[in-house]
Amino acid sequence: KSPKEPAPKERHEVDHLEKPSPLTDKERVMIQDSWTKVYQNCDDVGVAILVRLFVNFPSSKQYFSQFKYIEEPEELERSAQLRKHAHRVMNAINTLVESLDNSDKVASVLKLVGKAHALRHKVEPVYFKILSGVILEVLGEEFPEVVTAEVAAAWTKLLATVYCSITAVYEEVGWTKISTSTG
Ligand code: HEM
Repeated sequence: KSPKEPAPKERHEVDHLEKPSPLTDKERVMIQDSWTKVYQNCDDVGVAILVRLFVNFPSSKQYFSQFKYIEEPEELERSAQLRKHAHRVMNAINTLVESLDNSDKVASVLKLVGKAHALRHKVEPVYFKILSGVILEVLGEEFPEVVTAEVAAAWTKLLATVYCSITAVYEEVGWTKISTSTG
């Protein structure tokens, strides 16, 4: 190993567009162990993630009728529609994490989520990528002891896999504007 190897840069971006390799057993265990801690605080963490998404990427609010014009973080935090979506996102992640060794289950959850967001909510898929970055950022900040560099790398891989599956579902249902920027 080269002694001059640069320190890994801190990355909060899920920018691999290619499907990553499957999770190793070790990565699965790291994700499941760290998630136990996160999920104990699922309401607070979920709301923190979504508030961060909507504050840092305001265009992502456009899909939410009840708070698309709200800017104050405190007010966003109180929004029932935001809190409900936070809960749903955390529950879906919980199901994925619990089902990491059941690829059929993972595929069926992501298919439902992808279809609903493409067809019903008409959400640009790039927001799933943005949300993945925000999830990594908030988990790293809120659980620094749990989310070590190795654990963060495992989560990055899982979230990249999720994003790839979601975009695949979008293509399947005929979404054509797969864009990689918020425009
Ligand atoms: C891991 C990522 C996500 C998961 C697991 C997730 C999950 C869900 C679920 C379970 C629902 C309710 C069922 C339904 O209406 O289909 C929902 C609704 C919705 N989602 Fe997501 N979602 C995710 C990401 C996003 C993103 C990135 C956006 C947009 C920026 C978004 C926008 C919406 C909207 C607008 C609704 C309807 C809200 C309402 O009717 O109050 N979702 N989501």
